[in-house]
Amino acid sequence: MILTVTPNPSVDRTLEIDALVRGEVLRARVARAEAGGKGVNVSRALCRHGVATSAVLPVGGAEGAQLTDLLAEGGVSAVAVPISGATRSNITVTETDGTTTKLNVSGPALSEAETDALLAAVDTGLAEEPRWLVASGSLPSGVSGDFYVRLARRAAERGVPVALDTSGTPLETAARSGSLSLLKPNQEELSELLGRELPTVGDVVSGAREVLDWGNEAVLVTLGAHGALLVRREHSWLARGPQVVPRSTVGAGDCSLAGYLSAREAAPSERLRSAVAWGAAAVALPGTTVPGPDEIDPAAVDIVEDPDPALIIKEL
Ligand SMILES: Nc1ncnc2c1ncn2[C@@H]1O[C@H](COP(=O)(O)OP(=O)(O)O)[C@@H](O)[C@H]1O
Ligand SMILES: O=P(O)(O)OC[C@H]1O[C@](O)(COP(=O)(O)O)[C@@H](O)[C@@H]1O
Repeated sequence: MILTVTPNPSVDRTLEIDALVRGEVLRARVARAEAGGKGVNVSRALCRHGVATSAVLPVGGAEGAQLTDLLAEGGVSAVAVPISGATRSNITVTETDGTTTKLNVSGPALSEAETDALLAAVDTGLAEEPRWLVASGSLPSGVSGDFYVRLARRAAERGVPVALDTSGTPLETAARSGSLSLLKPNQEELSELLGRELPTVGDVVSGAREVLDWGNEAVLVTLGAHGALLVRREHSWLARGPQVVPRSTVGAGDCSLAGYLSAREAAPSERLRSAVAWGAAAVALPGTTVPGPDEIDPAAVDIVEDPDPALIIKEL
Protein backbone atom coordinates (compact mmCIF):
# COMPACT_ATOMS: atom_id res chain seq x y z
CA MET A 1 0.00 0.00 0.00
CA ILE A 2 1.15 3.56 -0.71
CA LEU A 3 -0.02 6.16 1.81
CA THR A 4 -0.43 9.77 0.66
CA VAL A 5 -1.05 12.87 2.73
CA THR A 6 -2.32 16.13 1.26
CA PRO A 7 -2.62 18.86 3.92
CA ASN A 8 -4.23 21.33 1.46
CA PRO A 9 -6.39 19.39 -1.02
CA SER A 10 -8.85 20.97 -3.44
CA VAL A 11 -11.74 20.44 -5.75
CA ASP A 12 -10.07 21.17 -9.10
CA ARG A 13 -12.45 23.07 -11.38
CA THR A 14 -11.43 23.26 -15.03
CA LEU A 15 -12.94 25.54 -17.65
CA GLU A 16 -12.11 24.69 -21.27
CA ILE A 17 -12.18 27.70 -23.58
CA ASP A 18 -10.89 28.49 -27.07
CA ALA A 19 -8.49 31.26 -26.06
CA LEU A 20 -8.10 33.38 -22.94
CA VAL A 21 -8.70 37.11 -23.49
CA ARG A 22 -8.29 39.34 -20.44
CA GLY A 23 -11.22 41.64 -19.71
CA GLU A 24 -13.67 39.81 -22.05
CA VAL A 25 -16.75 37.68 -21.35
CA LEU A 26 -15.79 34.16 -22.42
CA ARG A 27 -18.03 31.08 -22.63
CA ALA A 28 -16.56 27.80 -21.44
CA ARG A 29 -17.09 24.81 -23.77
CA VAL A 30 -16.73 22.38 -20.85
CA ALA A 31 -16.66 22.78 -17.08
CA ARG A 32 -15.40 19.89 -14.98
CA ALA A 33 -14.82 19.20 -11.27
CA GLU A 34 -12.28 16.63 -10.11
CA ALA A 35 -10.65 15.67 -6.83
CA GLY A 36 -7.33 17.53 -6.59
CA GLY A 37 -4.30 18.26 -4.48
CA LYS A 38 -0.91 16.68 -5.01
CA GLY A 39 -1.11 13.56 -2.81
CA VAL A 40 -4.76 13.07 -3.76
CA ASN A 41 -3.74 12.94 -7.42
CA VAL A 42 -0.95 10.45 -6.68
CA SER A 43 -3.53 8.19 -5.00
CA ARG A 44 -6.01 8.66 -7.87
CA ALA A 45 -3.38 7.72 -10.46
CA LEU A 46 -2.18 4.68 -8.47
CA CYS A 47 -5.78 3.57 -7.94
CA ARG A 48 -6.45 3.64 -11.71
CA HIS A 49 -3.55 1.18 -12.06
CA GLY A 50 -4.78 -1.15 -9.33
CA VAL A 51 -1.96 -0.15 -6.93
CA ALA A 52 -3.21 -0.22 -3.32
CA THR A 53 -3.25 3.29 -1.85
CA SER A 54 -4.87 5.35 0.85
CA ALA A 55 -5.17 9.17 0.81
CA VAL A 56 -5.20 11.14 4.07
CA LEU A 57 -6.63 14.66 3.75
CA PRO A 58 -8.46 17.32 5.76
CA VAL A 59 -11.97 18.13 4.51
CA GLY A 60 -14.54 20.78 5.40
CA GLY A 61 -17.62 22.56 4.07
CA ALA A 62 -19.56 21.82 0.89
CA GLU A 63 -16.39 21.47 -1.24
CA GLY A 64 -14.99 19.03 1.32
CA ALA A 65 -18.14 16.90 0.97
CA GLN A 66 -17.85 17.09 -2.82
CA LEU A 67 -14.18 16.09 -2.66
CA THR A 68 -15.01 13.06 -0.50
CA ASP A 69 -17.80 12.09 -2.94
CA LEU A 70 -15.50 12.46 -5.97
CA LEU A 71 -12.90 10.19 -4.34
CA ALA A 72 -15.54 7.60 -3.43
CA GLU A 73 -16.92 7.67 -7.01
CA GLY A 74 -13.39 6.99 -8.27
CA GLY A 75 -12.97 4.10 -5.82
CA VAL A 76 -10.06 5.85 -4.05
CA SER A 77 -9.67 4.82 -0.42
CA ALA A 78 -9.52 8.01 1.67
CA VAL A 79 -9.24 8.99 5.32
CA ALA A 80 -11.01 12.36 5.58
CA VAL A 81 -10.12 14.38 8.69
CA PRO A 82 -12.93 16.86 9.41
CA ILE A 83 -11.97 20.55 9.75
CA SER A 84 -14.06 23.65 10.46
CA GLY A 85 -12.90 25.63 7.39
CA ALA A 86 -14.11 24.97 3.84
CA THR A 87 -11.89 22.99 1.45
CA ARG A 88 -10.64 25.18 -1.41
CA SER A 89 -11.53 25.02 -5.10
CA ASN A 90 -8.63 25.65 -7.48
CA ILE A 91 -9.49 26.96 -10.92
CA THR A 92 -7.76 25.96 -14.15
CA VAL A 93 -8.40 27.50 -17.54
CA THR A 94 -7.23 25.43 -20.51
CA GLU A 95 -7.11 26.78 -24.04
CA THR A 96 -7.40 24.82 -27.29
CA ASP A 97 -3.62 24.98 -27.83
CA GLY A 98 -3.04 23.33 -24.43
CA THR A 99 -2.02 26.52 -22.59
CA THR A 100 -2.92 25.94 -18.95
CA THR A 101 -3.55 28.81 -16.52
CA LYS A 102 -3.99 27.92 -12.84
CA LEU A 103 -5.53 30.04 -10.10
CA ASN A 104 -4.71 28.37 -6.79
CA VAL A 105 -6.49 29.51 -3.63
CA SER A 106 -4.61 29.52 -0.30
CA GLY A 107 -7.18 27.22 1.32
CA PRO A 108 -8.60 26.95 4.84
CA ALA A 109 -6.39 27.39 7.91
CA LEU A 110 -5.94 24.36 10.16
CA SER A 111 -6.08 24.75 13.94
CA GLU A 112 -3.50 23.02 16.13
CA ALA A 113 -6.07 20.35 17.06
CA GLU A 114 -6.89 19.76 13.36
CA THR A 115 -3.18 19.50 12.51
CA ASP A 116 -2.75 16.96 15.32
CA ALA A 117 -5.76 15.00 14.01
CA LEU A 118 -4.16 14.94 10.54
CA LEU A 119 -0.88 13.66 12.03
CA ALA A 120 -2.79 11.03 14.02
CA ALA A 121 -4.51 9.83 10.82
CA VAL A 122 -1.10 9.50 9.16
CA ASP A 123 0.17 7.56 12.20
CA THR A 124 -2.72 5.13 11.83
CA GLY A 125 -1.83 4.69 8.14
CA LEU A 126 1.86 4.21 8.95
CA ALA A 127 0.94 1.40 11.34
CA GLU A 128 -0.22 -0.55 8.28
CA GLU A 129 3.40 -0.51 7.02
CA PRO A 130 2.89 1.19 3.65
CA ARG A 131 5.75 0.82 1.18
CA TRP A 132 5.89 4.63 0.76
CA LEU A 133 4.58 7.73 2.48
CA VAL A 134 3.94 10.47 -0.08
CA ALA A 135 3.83 13.95 1.48
CA SER A 136 2.65 16.47 -1.09
CA GLY A 137 1.52 19.98 -1.81
CA SER A 138 1.39 23.37 -0.13
CA LEU A 139 0.78 23.73 3.60
CA PRO A 140 -2.38 25.51 4.79
CA SER A 141 -1.95 28.50 7.08
CA GLY A 142 -1.82 27.50 10.73
CA VAL A 143 0.45 24.55 9.88
CA SER A 144 4.11 25.19 10.65
CA GLY A 145 6.72 25.01 7.89
CA ASP A 146 8.33 21.94 9.52
CA PHE A 147 5.16 19.82 9.15
CA TYR A 148 6.81 17.53 6.59
CA VAL A 149 9.86 17.13 8.84
CA ARG A 150 7.55 15.93 11.61
CA LEU A 151 5.90 13.50 9.20
CA ALA A 152 9.28 12.23 8.00
CA ARG A 153 10.37 11.54 11.59
CA ARG A 154 7.22 9.52 12.23
CA ALA A 155 7.74 7.55 9.00
CA ALA A 156 11.41 6.92 9.90
CA GLU A 157 10.35 5.43 13.26
CA ARG A 158 8.37 2.86 11.28
CA GLY A 159 11.01 2.38 8.56
CA VAL A 160 8.70 3.80 5.86
CA PRO A 161 10.46 5.71 3.02
CA VAL A 162 9.16 9.23 2.32
CA ALA A 163 8.61 10.87 -1.08
CA LEU A 164 8.14 14.65 -0.87
CA ASP A 165 6.62 16.97 -3.49
CA THR A 166 6.23 20.53 -2.27
CA SER A 167 7.77 23.96 -2.80
CA GLY A 168 9.03 27.06 -0.98
CA THR A 169 9.69 26.96 2.77
CA PRO A 170 8.20 23.48 3.42
CA LEU A 171 10.49 22.05 0.70
CA GLU A 172 13.59 23.84 1.99
CA THR A 173 12.94 22.88 5.62
CA ALA A 174 12.35 19.19 4.86
CA ALA A 175 15.10 18.89 2.23
CA ARG A 176 17.71 20.42 4.56
CA SER A 177 16.73 18.16 7.45
CA GLY A 178 17.55 15.15 5.22
CA SER A 179 16.45 11.49 5.43
CA LEU A 180 14.00 11.76 2.50
CA SER A 181 14.07 8.81 0.10
CA LEU A 182 12.81 10.90 -2.81
CA LEU A 183 12.20 14.57 -3.59
CA LYS A 184 10.22 15.55 -6.68
CA PRO A 185 10.77 19.21 -7.48
CA ASN A 186 10.22 20.56 -10.96
CA GLN A 187 13.11 22.54 -12.46
CA GLU A 188 11.74 25.86 -11.17
CA GLU A 189 11.23 24.56 -7.62
CA LEU A 190 14.79 23.15 -7.51
CA SER A 191 16.12 26.43 -8.83
CA GLU A 192 14.21 28.38 -6.14
CA LEU A 193 15.46 25.98 -3.46
CA LEU A 194 19.09 26.48 -4.48
CA GLY A 195 18.75 30.19 -5.26
CA ARG A 196 20.22 30.01 -8.77
CA GLU A 197 19.25 29.33 -12.37
CA LEU A 198 19.75 25.76 -13.62
CA PRO A 199 19.76 25.99 -17.43
CA THR A 200 21.80 22.87 -18.27
CA VAL A 201 21.59 19.18 -17.45
CA GLY A 202 24.88 19.56 -15.53
CA ASP A 203 23.44 22.43 -13.47
CA VAL A 204 20.39 20.34 -12.50
CA VAL A 205 22.48 17.25 -11.71
CA SER A 206 24.96 19.14 -9.53
CA GLY A 207 22.11 21.06 -7.86
CA ALA A 208 20.28 17.81 -7.09
CA ARG A 209 23.55 16.29 -5.75
CA GLU A 210 23.76 19.24 -3.33
CA VAL A 211 20.31 18.21 -2.08
CA LEU A 212 21.58 14.63 -1.73
CA ASP A 213 24.48 15.96 0.36
CA TRP A 214 21.92 17.21 2.89
CA GLY A 215 21.22 13.53 3.64
CA ASN A 216 18.60 12.59 1.02
CA GLU A 217 18.62 9.56 -1.28
CA ALA A 218 17.27 10.53 -4.71
CA VAL A 219 15.88 13.55 -6.56
CA LEU A 220 13.44 13.28 -9.46
CA VAL A 221 13.50 16.63 -11.24
CA THR A 222 10.68 16.97 -13.73
CA LEU A 223 11.39 19.25 -16.68
CA GLY A 224 7.92 19.84 -18.13
CA ALA A 225 7.85 19.16 -21.89
CA HIS A 226 11.60 18.33 -21.76
CA GLY A 227 11.18 15.14 -19.69
CA ALA A 228 12.84 14.46 -16.33
CA LEU A 229 16.17 13.79 -14.62
CA LEU A 230 16.64 11.22 -11.87
CA VAL A 231 19.70 11.97 -9.75
CA ARG A 232 21.28 9.58 -7.28
CA ARG A 233 24.75 9.65 -5.80
CA GLU A 234 26.29 7.12 -8.19
CA HIS A 235 24.51 7.98 -11.47
CA SER A 236 21.98 10.26 -13.08
CA TRP A 237 19.50 9.46 -15.86
CA LEU A 238 17.78 11.73 -18.37
CA ALA A 239 14.41 10.68 -19.77
CA ARG A 240 12.73 12.28 -22.75
CA GLY A 241 9.09 11.43 -23.28
CA PRO A 242 6.99 11.06 -26.39
CA GLN A 243 5.76 14.22 -28.15
CA VAL A 244 2.22 14.81 -26.94
CA VAL A 245 -0.44 17.32 -27.86
CA PRO A 246 -0.97 18.97 -24.46
CA ARG A 247 -4.52 19.37 -23.23
CA SER A 248 -3.93 20.21 -19.54
CA THR A 249 -0.67 20.07 -17.62
CA VAL A 250 -2.43 20.00 -14.23
CA GLY A 251 -1.53 16.86 -12.30
CA ALA A 252 1.34 15.90 -14.65
CA GLY A 253 3.91 16.10 -11.85
CA ASP A 254 1.68 14.10 -9.51
CA CYS A 255 1.21 11.40 -12.16
CA SER A 256 5.00 11.33 -12.70
CA LEU A 257 5.50 10.66 -9.00
CA ALA A 258 2.79 7.98 -9.03
CA GLY A 259 4.45 6.33 -12.04
CA TYR A 260 7.84 6.35 -10.30
CA LEU A 261 6.43 4.78 -7.13
CA SER A 262 4.26 2.25 -8.96
CA ALA A 263 7.30 0.55 -10.51
CA ARG A 264 8.00 -2.01 -7.79
CA GLU A 265 11.51 -3.43 -7.37
CA ALA A 266 12.55 -1.78 -10.64
CA ALA A 267 15.98 -0.36 -11.52
CA PRO A 268 16.19 3.45 -11.12
CA SER A 269 16.13 3.98 -14.90
CA GLU A 270 12.93 1.93 -15.20
CA ARG A 271 11.27 3.90 -12.42
CA LEU A 272 12.18 7.07 -14.31
CA ARG A 273 10.79 5.61 -17.54
CA SER A 274 7.53 4.93 -15.78
CA ALA A 275 7.46 8.44 -14.25
CA VAL A 276 7.87 10.16 -17.62
CA ALA A 277 5.39 7.86 -19.37
CA TRP A 278 2.72 8.60 -16.73
CA GLY A 279 3.46 12.36 -16.76
CA ALA A 280 3.29 12.60 -20.55
CA ALA A 281 0.02 10.64 -20.59
CA ALA A 282 -1.50 12.99 -18.00
CA VAL A 283 -0.73 16.05 -20.14
CA ALA A 284 -2.77 14.66 -23.03
CA LEU A 285 -5.87 14.40 -20.83
CA PRO A 286 -8.27 17.19 -19.81
CA GLY A 287 -8.34 18.91 -16.41
CA THR A 288 -6.80 16.85 -13.61
CA THR A 289 -7.76 13.54 -15.25
CA VAL A 290 -5.28 10.76 -14.41
CA PRO A 291 -4.26 8.24 -17.10
CA GLY A 292 -5.12 4.55 -16.99
CA PRO A 293 -2.90 1.64 -18.14
CA ASP A 294 -4.11 1.84 -21.79
CA GLU A 295 -3.01 5.47 -22.08
CA ILE A 296 0.60 4.92 -20.97
CA ASP A 297 3.46 3.99 -23.32
CA PRO A 298 6.74 3.40 -21.41
CA ALA A 299 8.43 2.14 -24.60
CA ALA A 300 8.15 5.65 -26.08
CA VAL A 301 10.43 7.07 -23.36
CA ASP A 302 14.12 7.47 -24.23
CA ILE A 303 16.59 7.06 -21.32
CA VAL A 304 20.26 8.10 -21.18
CA GLU A 305 22.50 7.22 -18.23
CA ASP A 306 24.88 9.98 -17.07
CA PRO A 307 23.78 12.43 -19.80
CA ASP A 308 26.06 15.11 -21.26
CA PRO A 309 26.14 17.91 -18.64
CA ALA A 310 26.42 20.56 -21.37
CA LEU A 311 22.93 19.81 -22.76
CA ILE A 312 20.62 22.82 -22.47
CA ILE A 313 17.32 21.80 -20.98
CA LYS A 314 15.06 24.04 -23.01
CA GLU A 315 16.66 22.63 -26.17
CA LEU A 316 16.01 18.98 -25.25
N1 LIG B 1 4.03 19.94 -22.42
C1 LIG B 1 4.39 18.70 -22.10
N2 LIG B 1 4.58 17.76 -23.07
C2 LIG B 1 4.92 16.49 -22.77
N3 LIG B 1 5.10 16.04 -21.49
C3 LIG B 1 4.94 16.92 -20.51
C4 LIG B 1 4.58 18.29 -20.74
N4 LIG B 1 4.48 18.91 -19.54
C5 LIG B 1 4.75 17.97 -18.60
N5 LIG B 1 5.04 16.78 -19.18
C6 LIG B 1 5.35 15.50 -18.49
O1 LIG B 1 4.92 15.60 -17.14
C7 LIG B 1 6.03 15.55 -16.25
C8 LIG B 1 5.81 16.50 -15.10
O2 LIG B 1 5.69 17.81 -15.59
P1 LIG B 1 6.22 19.10 -14.81
O3 LIG B 1 5.54 20.27 -15.44
O4 LIG B 1 7.70 19.10 -14.80
O5 LIG B 1 5.72 18.82 -13.31
P2 LIG B 1 4.86 19.71 -12.29
O6 LIG B 1 3.43 19.46 -12.70
O7 LIG B 1 5.19 19.13 -10.96
O8 LIG B 1 5.28 21.14 -12.46
C9 LIG B 1 7.26 15.83 -17.10
O9 LIG B 1 8.41 15.21 -16.58
C10 LIG B 1 6.85 15.25 -18.46
O10 LIG B 1 7.04 13.85 -18.45
O1 LIG C 1 -0.87 22.52 -3.01
P1 LIG C 1 -0.60 23.41 -4.20
O2 LIG C 1 0.85 23.65 -4.43
O3 LIG C 1 -1.41 24.69 -4.13
O4 LIG C 1 -1.07 22.63 -5.48
C1 LIG C 1 -2.38 22.12 -5.58
C2 LIG C 1 -2.75 21.91 -7.01
O5 LIG C 1 -1.75 21.12 -7.63
C3 LIG C 1 -2.31 19.96 -8.21
O6 LIG C 1 -2.13 18.91 -7.28
C4 LIG C 1 -1.63 19.65 -9.54
O7 LIG C 1 -0.24 19.53 -9.30
P2 LIG C 1 0.82 19.29 -10.45
O8 LIG C 1 0.30 19.97 -11.70
O9 LIG C 1 2.10 19.87 -9.91
O10 LIG C 1 0.95 17.80 -10.64
C5 LIG C 1 -3.79 20.26 -8.36
O11 LIG C 1 -4.60 19.12 -8.34
C6 LIG C 1 -4.07 21.19 -7.20
O12 LIG C 1 -5.10 22.06 -7.51
